[in-house]
Amino acid sequence: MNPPVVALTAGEPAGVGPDLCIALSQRPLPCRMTVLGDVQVLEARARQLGVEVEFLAGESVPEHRPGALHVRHIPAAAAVNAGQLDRRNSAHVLALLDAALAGCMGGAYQALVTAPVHKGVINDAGFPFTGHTEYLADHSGTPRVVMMLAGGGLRVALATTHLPLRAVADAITPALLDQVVRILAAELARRFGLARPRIAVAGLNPHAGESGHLGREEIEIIEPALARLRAEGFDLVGPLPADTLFSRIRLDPCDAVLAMYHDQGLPVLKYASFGSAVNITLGLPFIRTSVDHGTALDLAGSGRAEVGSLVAAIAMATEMATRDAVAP
Ligand SMILES: NC(=O)C1=CN([C@@H]2O[C@H](COP(=O)(O)OP(=O)(O)OC[C@H]3O[C@@H](n4cnc5c(N)ncnc54)[C@H](O)[C@@H]3O)[C@@H](O)[C@H]2O)C=CC1
Ligand SMILES: NCC(=O)COP(=O)(O)O
Repeated sequence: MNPPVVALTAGEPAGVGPDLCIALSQRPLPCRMTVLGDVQVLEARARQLGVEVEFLAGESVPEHRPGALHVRHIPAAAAVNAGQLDRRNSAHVLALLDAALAGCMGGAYQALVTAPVHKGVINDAGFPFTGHTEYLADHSGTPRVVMMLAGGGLRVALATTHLPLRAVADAITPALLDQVVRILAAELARRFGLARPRIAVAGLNPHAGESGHLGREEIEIIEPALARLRAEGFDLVGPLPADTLFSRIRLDPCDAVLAMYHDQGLPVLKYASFGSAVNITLGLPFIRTSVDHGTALDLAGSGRAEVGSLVAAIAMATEMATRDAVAP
């Protein structure tokens, strides 16, 4: 069986995405890989880093070999300087995602791995954009997906993703929790071999609301939603106070944590595993993984960007695609 083809979007061209693509070109990979990006930007970054790369093009993606990089050229709009954002290149960043998404939906690619984008500059350019997660869901016609990061022995999924904190409480509804838990449990079974995963669910408020004295969302929304799901057989623990949930005694018996919002769950996971964790979008009609870090503009072109998280993201995407090929 041929190794699966993974599409890697190079992300924000002024960030570390191109550096990481160059670093990958020097390693063996478990998949065939094509980088969606501007080949001139990649050539320039390779020169800046002092790395020799043979750039390959063409419709079919060959076996990967260290020293070479297959690139699907999608031109940037403006000259790229490492570390300096230019909003004129935001349409290019989105074009990389559009091309990758079309390739995944059409079957040319068996998985998508994304290098980081800069959400702020995309918005500055006039494109509403909160994250890959939401963009890929919208553009593939998927009404609900779940962001989950895995690393350091933890799996942390989020009920809400890129929302201002002020909007989070209103977004936590019984319907949302119902959909998120179903996707999370189904994907843990399908992609991680956990037939009936035990999920620890965090409360929203300090001390999970302290019996209603510190907020009523646990009593009025989260508990009833979990009770209905438990009656169907889902193995759910909580809602638990988020501070004590992230302790070994609570985590060890569980397969995953469901946090209510981005900064409730991700700081813990990143503290445990920054640099080697993987971000997975659950519930898309194709496989998508990503790095655990952002554009690191301070490191672009310096040779100091670590490639560990991207290597882990590619390994996980390849493993998932290989499993899908055997048992779709
Ligand atoms: N998957 C994605 O597209 C993500 C994009 N971002 C975006 O990245 C931008 C910058 O975000 P920040 O919060 O500053 O996070 P960041 O991850 O870019 O930087 C935080 C710190 O980690 C370091 N760092 C990041 N990646 C590294 C690597 N590969 N090797 C060594 N050190 C590394 C940086 O130098 C910096 O000191 C934001 O616009 C944000 O939206 C953030 C997270 C994920
Ligand atoms: N902190 C993780 C993150 O923001 C990743 O977002 P996305 O671009 O993968 O949706």
